[in-house]
Amino acid sequence: MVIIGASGYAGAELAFFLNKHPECDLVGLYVSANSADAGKSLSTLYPKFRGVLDKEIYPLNDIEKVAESCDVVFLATAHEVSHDIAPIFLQKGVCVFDLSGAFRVPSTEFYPTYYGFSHAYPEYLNKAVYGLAEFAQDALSQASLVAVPGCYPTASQLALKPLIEAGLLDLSMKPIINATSGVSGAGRKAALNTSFCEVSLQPYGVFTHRHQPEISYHLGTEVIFTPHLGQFERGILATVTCKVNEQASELRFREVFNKAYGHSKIVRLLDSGFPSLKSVVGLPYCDIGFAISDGYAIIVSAEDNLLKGAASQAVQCFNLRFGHEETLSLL
Ligand SMILES: NC(=O)C1=CN([C@@H]2O[C@H](COP(=O)(O)OP(=O)(O)OC[C@H]3O[C@@H](n4cnc5c(N)ncnc54)[C@H](OP(=O)(O)O)[C@@H]3O)[C@@H](O)[C@H]2O)C=CC1
Ligand SMILES: CC(=O)N[C@@H](CCC(=O)OP(=O)(O)O)C(=O)O
Repeated sequence: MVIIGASGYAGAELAFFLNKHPECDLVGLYVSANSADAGKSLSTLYPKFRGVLDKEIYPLNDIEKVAESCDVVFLATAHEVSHDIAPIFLQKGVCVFDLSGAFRVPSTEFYPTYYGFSHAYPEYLNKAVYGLAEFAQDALSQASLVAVPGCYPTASQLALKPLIEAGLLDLSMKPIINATSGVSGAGRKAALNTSFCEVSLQPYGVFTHRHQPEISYHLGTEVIFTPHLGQFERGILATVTCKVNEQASELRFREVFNKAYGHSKIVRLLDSGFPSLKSVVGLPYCDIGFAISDGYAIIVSAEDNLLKGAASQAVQCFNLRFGHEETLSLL
């Protein structure tokens, strides 16, 4: 098994889980061919891994050779990079877990508009399994390419999907999702607009963020999604406002959420009140709380963007794909 993009924020978290996974043999950590980090150990970049993950990071010079050296690859790379290299691994029979958005929405038209590139692999787009783990267990068991959902889409869909499927929402009003992410959501590369002194709680991508159509497509209903960037390192808190129909009640909501997540060790429904980031940061959970009043519901979900929003969800998908206990190495 190898990780491409192992020096990045999501890749390093993945490396931590896969390195201690009893069913994994993590043989290679890779970065781009000309990366300044090639040749360093992961623990040099992330001192918290000292003595735990001292493995060297290699430059990805010969992708074909790397593809021949493994049976599973995790791509923790930018969308364009995953788009270009996933097919090379797939053609060699390697099972691909892609953390990027390159294979999440099976429509080639979506990519030029929301990702700024034309998609060259419609056959893989159609084959990819969307790895929202709690809802994809059967499909994952046969998957050769898993498109792990984005961080905002995971928090948003876990809050809404059971309620929509149970018919408890009045979708004549689009669900409205306001979500705030920590700065690690933007990745490790230095950029002025994500540097500490520049970030100040603010919405961005209003009406245009690529996660709006990703969420709408996979929920099967339109939503309004507004992301915000907050001045903290990790975590996403999504507050979802929606109109409910006559069958909705606190009891019905609880029944529906318990049916969806009662068996899950990862998605935790709160008995009362609302989740906060401090209960999920550094952990693979998504916590959910809700309230209903006067025909409307507010559902709040919280997760670590780098874990349930990326790396730990990818490992959950890997476990389900290969028949391991879903939370192996995560809890
Ligand atoms: N951060 C988050 O909260 C989330 C991220 N994601 C997705 O996960 C992916 C990774 O995100 P994140 O960890 O934040 O990104 P980072 O920018 O932190 O890391 C990107 C990694 O990819 C490497 N890389 C860049 N170009 C190449 C290349 N051509 N070949 C091989 N490796 C390359 C980088 O190293 P180097 O440049 O030195 O080569 C680095 O290791 C992205 O697609 C992102 O959208 C998904 C959900 C949440
Ligand atoms: C804070 C921040 O910048 N967040 C990222 C989303 C990170 C994520 O979910 O990744 P995907 O791009 O893989 O979907 C953004 O809004 O672009």
